[in-house]
Amino acid sequence: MRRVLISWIGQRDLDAVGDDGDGPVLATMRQQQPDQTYLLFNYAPAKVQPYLEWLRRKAPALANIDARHALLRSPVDYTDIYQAAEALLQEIWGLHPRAHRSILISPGTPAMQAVWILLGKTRFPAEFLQASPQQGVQPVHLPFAISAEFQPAAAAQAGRQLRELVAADVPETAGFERVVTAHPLLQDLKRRAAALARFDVPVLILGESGTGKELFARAIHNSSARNERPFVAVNCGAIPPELIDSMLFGHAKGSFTGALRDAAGVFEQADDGTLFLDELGELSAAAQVRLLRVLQEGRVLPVGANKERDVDVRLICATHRDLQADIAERRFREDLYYRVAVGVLELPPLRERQGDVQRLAEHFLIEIGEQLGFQQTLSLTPAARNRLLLHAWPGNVRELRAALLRAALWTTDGRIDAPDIDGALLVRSAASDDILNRSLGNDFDLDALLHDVERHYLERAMLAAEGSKAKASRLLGLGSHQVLTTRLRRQGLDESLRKSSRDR
Ligand SMILES: Nc1ncnc2c1ncn2[C@@H]1O[C@H](COP(=O)(O)OP(=O)(O)OP(=O)(O)O)[C@@H](O)[C@H]1O
Repeated sequence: MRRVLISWIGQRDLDAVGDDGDGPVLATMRQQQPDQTYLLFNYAPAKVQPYLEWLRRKAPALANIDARHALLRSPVDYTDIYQAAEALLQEIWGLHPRAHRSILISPGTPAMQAVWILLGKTRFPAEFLQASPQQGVQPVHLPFAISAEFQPAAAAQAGRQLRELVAADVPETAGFERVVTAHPLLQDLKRRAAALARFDVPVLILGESGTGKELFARAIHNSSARNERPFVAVNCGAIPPELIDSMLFGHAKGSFTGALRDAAGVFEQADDGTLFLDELGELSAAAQVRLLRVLQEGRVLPVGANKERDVDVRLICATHRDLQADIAERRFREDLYYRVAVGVLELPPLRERQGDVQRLAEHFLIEIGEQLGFQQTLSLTPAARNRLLLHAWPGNVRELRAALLRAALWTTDGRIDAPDIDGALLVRSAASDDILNRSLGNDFDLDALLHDVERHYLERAMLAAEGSKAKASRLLGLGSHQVLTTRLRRQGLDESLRKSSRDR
């Protein structure tokens, strides 16, 4: 088997010229006898040239050396180091797909070592070596896996594009063309939202987390007459109750400890533009009253100020809560509801949008492939596609995109297979083990829990089987589709599933 050795050139290597010692790279070459050695360096080429000549003289039998200058902003710049190392490994893996590949991690800065470990434990599996005058050359055992869960976080340290990709939620310029869907209901919602965008009315967007509420809100703003003015998004659920007033309406200098200067609230920041209040249902009763007043009067009174200010904002609100139920239980004000819910868009969860997992996956694979700089187009094996179709996507489109990103980081040849998807979904399945860890006592209801579990799997199977009971029974391991029918009826699902497949 061909042996390939990979390393940075470090100061101890350069210092070895004219010394008695070999330096880490030469010592490792002597011990490993590689057929080909790839070296990266960030010193000036003139400084490295004498070293390379010395190296070739010292080990003529191993002189198959490919040394590359990596232009780094600094030897501790993770982005540049990651890009240089990743490009080299990608090329080596293409050139020597079956070689025994070792990475010598000793030379270079800690940042360089970290990047070798990150890449060598994930996309480019390799043996790690270290070399020191005291211990000689030794393999390094790193007895842990960088699991899918940690990978995007670790990789985000390096590579601006990758960082943006992991973090990117809704692009500022998003229009309706960014809303990707194959489902007639969502296509219709896009048309209705585009029509609403032309009128200056408040819009309420309902839907589970990750279904695209903010994407719709941005698209409405960007296609409205206010598109040259600010779009300000606020997550009401994330603001501590004691700060909500000052966040929404602003405050005057000295109005509370820490109010060092006058500050505009989001209503003023969004003046003439659009204010997106996400998680509206989380607002406290007191905050709801004050919000209602502002909407009625078109004026805000900053905390501690004595003069109101006029504001002209278009309000788009969103929530994953059932506001009608909250109104019935007096958790949400009915008068506020009618103020904000002039245009209402209800985004269905991904599991109910037949065809969308496939359509969105194709879209995200192109986007991720381009942004991560994959040479070849990312693709899914049939088994991987099946895994995606069988998953329930409780985190909706956001979860799908994140899972594909994790799976893409895993592949070496651009083909995403079922185990890559399983790895990328690990985080979620660990979280859903929660069902086994409910606290017993007071509210615990075993029958209700089992009922929910059964319902969850019946719905998933029927969706995955596209309404075919025979196929769904096989997926569920039920003996016959009559057994399935009985269970569907007991759950009150038979009619609703039949109806939704007729609607499609
Ligand atoms: N139909 C779609 N086409 C393309 N991208 C989508 C679609 N729906 C959602 N996304 C993407 O999925 C991610 C989550 O969407 P978004 O933030 O709009 O969801 P949300 O409903 O506002 O979530 P939350 O309630 O958690 O704030 C974003 O990156 C968004 O761009």
